[in-house]
Amino acid sequence: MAATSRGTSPVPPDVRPRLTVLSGPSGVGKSTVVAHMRSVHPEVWLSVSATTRKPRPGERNGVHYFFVDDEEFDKLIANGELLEWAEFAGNRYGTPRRAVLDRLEAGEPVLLEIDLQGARLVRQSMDDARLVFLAPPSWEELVRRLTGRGTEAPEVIERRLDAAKVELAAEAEFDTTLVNTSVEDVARELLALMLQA
Ligand SMILES: Nc1nc2c(ncn2[C@@H]2O[C@H](COP(=O)(O)OP(=O)(O)O)[C@@H](O)[C@H]2O)c(=O)[nH]1
Ligand SMILES: Nc1ncnc2c1ncn2[C@@H]1O[C@H](COP(=O)(O)OP(=O)(O)O)[C@@H](O)[C@H]1O
Repeated sequence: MAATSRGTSPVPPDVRPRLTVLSGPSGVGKSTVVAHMRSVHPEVWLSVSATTRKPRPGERNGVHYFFVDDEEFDKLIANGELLEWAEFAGNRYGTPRRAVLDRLEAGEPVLLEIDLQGARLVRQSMDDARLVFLAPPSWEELVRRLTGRGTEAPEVIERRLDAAKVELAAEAEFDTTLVNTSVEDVARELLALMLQA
């Protein structure tokens, strides 16, 4: 088969990687959808990001995130260990590069759950990444979910809702939108997209 150009992608041209990016406003249900998909299909690989955010109750280091301090995050950037990173609502988040590239080189589907800025960066460097936007059924429902989760202080919720307005306005930049009405339905649709050639 003829090799195709992948622009600046670090992936060798003879590999057909399938990278799916899931983005959407805070509180829309990204983590819930991904957790459900993985409970049904534990073989699906999800990148674990590094973050300077403090763990929420129940979050485990190396499972939900690699929780690092500012100095460690600076080092990850300086050493080129992040595929992309962004600041979101006062904390930094980044995707460890090596693990993602290893999976892609092995031809396995890879899922990143990252913010809009990260999705844009991935689009620039990996031209066949599939960008999926998770949308709330309504603005009121988004506010209800984010507030109802009960994990953020009111001022943090305000910051996240401000960011949500920007994220919702960028929906058209994505390849596909899934509306998170039913977690089970969305998880099924997301997996189907990930497995599409
Ligand atoms: N760019 C980027 N964004 C990330 C990464 N990991 C998580 N995020 C995003 O950072 C935002 C905040 O994440 P988090 O604090 O866990 O809150 P939650 O997603 O609302 O539960 C969300 O939009 C995540 O998708 C990453 O590695 N890179
Ligand atoms: N389809 C849904 N219907 C009702 N509530 C939902 C749905 N999906 C997620 N939630 C709830 O919304 C809140 C935010 O979900 P979460 O997965 O933490 O969002 P995100 O990861 O996008 O910030 C949680 O309390 C979760 O239980």
